[in-house]
Amino acid sequence: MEPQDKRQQWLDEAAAMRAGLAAPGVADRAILRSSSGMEFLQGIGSGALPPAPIADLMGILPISVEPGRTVFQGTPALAHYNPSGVVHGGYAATMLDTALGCAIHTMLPAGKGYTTLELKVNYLRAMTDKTGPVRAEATVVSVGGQVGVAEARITDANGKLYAFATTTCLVFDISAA
Ligand SMILES: CC(C)(COP(=O)(O)OP(=O)(O)OC[C@H]1O[C@@H](n2cnc3c(N)ncnc32)[C@H](O)[C@@H]1OP(=O)(O)O)[C@@H](O)C(=O)NCCC(=O)NCCSC(=O)Cc1ccccc1
Repeated sequence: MEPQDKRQQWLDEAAAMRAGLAAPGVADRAILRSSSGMEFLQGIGSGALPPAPIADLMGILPISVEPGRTVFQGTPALAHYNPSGVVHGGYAATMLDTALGCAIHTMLPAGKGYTTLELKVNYLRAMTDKTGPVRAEATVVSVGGQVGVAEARITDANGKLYAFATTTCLVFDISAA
């Protein structure tokens, strides 16, 4: 497939996903607690549960969620720039933290939650408003009873690598209150 065709395919897939999402919000804690990670994330993808407000703010969409692997997409824009004239490092960090955390969530049963303890990002190439759509693809390395580790890459439709990251997440029981 030609690079411009793949870029259009990515944009079309994101538009189709966006059309099926609910309004941004935060699901009830009881739903979070009673759902496995896969059930919860599939609920967001199907429009049954709200996508996170931060994803809406940054223009980041879930593209694919499967056990141990997630893909999120965004299109860097002028709104994401730092004063130096390229996309702020927080944009990639947010995409990576999202994809990595959700990848770990896919491996968790109902009643278990997670939170990021550590995020290491290597910024390998600057993003601009000419970059076009980029995807953060995360895969789980290990999830135990207390700790989850995952790695992720951000690439564009040409396969160009922009950032590489690893995370360590804490896994814990979600309390009822
Ligand atoms: C340039 C370098 C740091 C080093 O690259 P190298 O190890 O030498 O590797 P390589 O030679 O393979 O080149 C790779 C690509 O880089 C390009 N390139 C090379 N030299 C230059 C140059 N002098 N200037 C411009 N571009 C240069 C080169 O053409 C190639 O691109 P291409 O293949 O043609 O498409 C690269 O890793 C990078 O840009 N990382 C992203 C950093 C980033 O975006 N951080 C986040 C934003 S910071 C933030 O927000 C914090 C903040 C907050 C608030 C306020 C202010 C700030």
